[in-house]
Parts: sequence; structure tokens; C-alpha cells
Amino acid sequence: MKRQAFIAGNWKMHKTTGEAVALASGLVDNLRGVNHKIMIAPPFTALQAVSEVVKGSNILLGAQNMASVREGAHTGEVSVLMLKDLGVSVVILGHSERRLIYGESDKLINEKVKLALEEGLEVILCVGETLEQREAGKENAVVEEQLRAGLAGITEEQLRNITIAYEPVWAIGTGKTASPQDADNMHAHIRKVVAELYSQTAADSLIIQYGGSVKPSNVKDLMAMENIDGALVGGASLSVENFVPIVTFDK
Ligand SMILES: O=C(CO)COP(=O)(O)O
Repeated sequence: MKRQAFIAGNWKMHKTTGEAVALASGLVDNLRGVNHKIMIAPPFTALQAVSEVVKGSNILLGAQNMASVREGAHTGEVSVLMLKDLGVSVVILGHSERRLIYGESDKLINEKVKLALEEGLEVILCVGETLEQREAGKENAVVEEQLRAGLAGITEEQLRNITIAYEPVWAIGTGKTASPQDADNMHAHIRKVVAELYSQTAADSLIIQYGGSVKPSNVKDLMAMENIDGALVGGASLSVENFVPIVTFDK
């Protein structure tokens, strides 16, 4: 079954507002008419300005994280209500940098996923093993646990608004990409877990992105795999020169 391709750019902690507007404008100009699903996630500080740039285009506005509660005494956090107010429609949750650098647990991530869905946002839920876990042969178990915990309490209907991003930690920002076959094997495993948790129909329609050193030179081979439906791109999403050929991988 062919699923819609979904290519997303995670800008991480890059771009001042001026730089972000320039990049977003270049993308709007160069991606007009492309009918894959496209999202960019600038840093919080540039969301408002980029929102104006992408308004009315085929590029969705994403956020890189959000708080697990709607509002309150949470110094330094950003609420889902604030994101919606700026035109954000997708939020990346459970990124390995949030898990590993900021200690986010599966339970906290699950709270965020539930809140985002309740508030009508789409979610990109990131999962992936570290090098140590892969070398110990534990990658399938690790990813399965992240999925089960991250999706706890989520209904099959809500699952339609979730994209899973498989991002092996050892492939992020390292220039090392998982081979298309390794990535496809994990994506098939993710689909199997989702079939067990929900149904085969839910598993068949689930969009699963691969992330980790995706570049113009390797995107085509990754996207050719049966279970790979998209990409979550870090470094190569930071320039028009690199991100446009990734989004238009089939041109
Ligand atoms: O973490 C990633 C996207 O969320 C991947 O980052 P890189 O593409 O820079 O490896």
C-alpha cells in the first residue's frame, strides 16, 4: 500500500528570526506545487515570523517540543495553546535530544502526546535506540517499549494524527545513516507493534519517517523501501540547497 510521503525539517537550535524567515521564504518559493506533505519546525523564537511566511503555502508549521500541561507556573516552558495561537499544526515529541540531554521520560512524553492530540495538533513521535543498545542487540525491544509507553491511552482514531519517526541515535548528526535495509527492518517492526496494539489497518496506514543523516544523496534509496514513508531531517533541512532536493526526491 502506498502512503503519502511526509518530509519534515527539524531546525533544532539554529536560525535567528531573520535567518529563519529567509530560509522559509526560499522553501515556499521552491516547493510550490510539490504535493508531498511538508513541514518545517523552526525554533520557538522564530515561529511567529515563519508562520507569516508559510501562511497559505503547502508547508506546515511545526514546533520542536511543548510543555506537558496547558498553562501554569512552568518557567521556561511553552504551552500547546501558545503554539496553536501561532498557527502551529504539528509538534515533534520525544526527540532523542529531549530524552537524552533533558531527561524526558516515556511517561512525560506520553502526557505531551495526549495533550497535543486533545488540542488538535498532529504529533511526530520520535523513537530510536542508542549505539550501545544496538550493539547489545536490544534495538527492537527499546523501540517497542518507547512505542508502547508513548502511545499509552491513545485511541486508534487519535493514532491517525500521529506520525512515528524512527531516529537511531547513532545516526543523528554523525553522517552515519542506517542502511535502507536496517531502517526498513525497524520500520516493519514498528508496524508490527502498532498492529498488535491497534489493528492491521492502523499499522498499514501509519506514516513512519526515518531520521538520521538524511541528505540529498541518500534520500531516494531510503524512500524506495517498502516501510519508509518519509524523513525527519536535521542538518540538511537548514538550507534551501539541501532541503529542496530531499523533499523532491522523486523528481
Ligand atoms: O535528529 C534528526 C532530526 O530530528 C536528524 O538530524 P540529522 O539529519 O542532522 O542527522
